Amino acid sequence: MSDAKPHIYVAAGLILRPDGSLLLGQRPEGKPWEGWWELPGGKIEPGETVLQALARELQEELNIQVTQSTPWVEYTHEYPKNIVHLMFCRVTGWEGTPESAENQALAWIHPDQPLPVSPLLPATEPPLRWLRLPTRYLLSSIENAEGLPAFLERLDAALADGVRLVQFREPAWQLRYTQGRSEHDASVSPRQKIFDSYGDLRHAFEQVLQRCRDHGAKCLVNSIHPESWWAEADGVHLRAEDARYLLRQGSPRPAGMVGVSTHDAEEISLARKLDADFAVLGHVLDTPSHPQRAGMGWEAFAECLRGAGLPVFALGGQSSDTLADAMAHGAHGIAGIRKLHR
Ligand SMILES: Nc1nc2c([nH]c(=O)n2[C@H]2C[C@H](O)[C@@H](COP(=O)(O)OP(=O)(O)OP(=O)(O)O)O2)c(=O)[nH]1
Repeated sequence: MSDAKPHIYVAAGLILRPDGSLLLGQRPEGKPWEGWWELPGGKIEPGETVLQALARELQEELNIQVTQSTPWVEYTHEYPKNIVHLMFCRVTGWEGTPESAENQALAWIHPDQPLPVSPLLPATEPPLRWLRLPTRYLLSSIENAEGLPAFLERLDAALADGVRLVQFREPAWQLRYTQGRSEHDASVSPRQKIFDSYGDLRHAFEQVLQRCRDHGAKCLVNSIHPESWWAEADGVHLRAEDARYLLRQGSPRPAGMVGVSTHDAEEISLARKLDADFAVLGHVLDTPSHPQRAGMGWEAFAECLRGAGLPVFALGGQSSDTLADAMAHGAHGIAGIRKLHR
């Protein structure tokens, strides 16, 4: 990124109606990028917080008073003449009806449908894509064949409640399976056995995948499991060490959707370099699944998200009760093995 170019800091609002529609504005005559479509917002003035700048801009541009907004993703884009740091924020409450106060055209669009307006500013495309990502991410915790019926019941309840993103993640089971097989048959390499094996673990994976398919939910496979399974599902969820390994090898980004587990800002930057769809950061709160490790807390979580450049889920001690807290601290949503549904 060039050091000679000026840096500008911008607050941009994703003004969202309850039906999921989103407001775009067209840059008026006389401004740089005149005629291009963007999210309402503008430059942050000295002494202003991001949310203050956003509220002022939306008052000036649309004549609305923001009553509910949360920071979301900080994203940097290099243009030919400058480097823009966009602080995208979700705006879910306002008073008044948005109107064109600066002679700009306005359009309510649906992020999951083809755009009815163009062209869109280059840095405004990623947030429209991120909006399609569900805000609850359920991680499996089956442990063994006996645990499958109870987990499938929990999965059914979550899917019925609208959870649309699931990760198949059974590290202890995968390890036991690999070790068990290698003990009995020394003629085949343990690695080969992982990739060829079909047993209880495979059955559990198929059951989870089928249920996700039935509900139109996406299913990602943790990178501890065979690579051939990633492609059968909707993509992979990489452990941080696997993300680091892929980058070191110069490997191409895995196909399909890509999530990355992270524990700090440096690991979030790995996810961004890999062009992942999202990262998961934890542990935020104390959690029974990691009793020996204290949670980082919401302030440290928010700090790690500075300049993240992609949506980040909060992990650790999360439930439907913490979703609002998570979003207030910049999370895209929450991830966990416990109850993410009501
Ligand atoms: N508001 C907004 N700006 C965006 C988006 N995407 C994007 O690249 N930008 C860039 C374009 C501009 O270089 C910069 C915003 O600056 P601006 O000129 O609109 O700011 P402003 O409203 O304070 O305008 P000004 O009167 O100070 O010139 O951010 C977006 O979605 N919304």
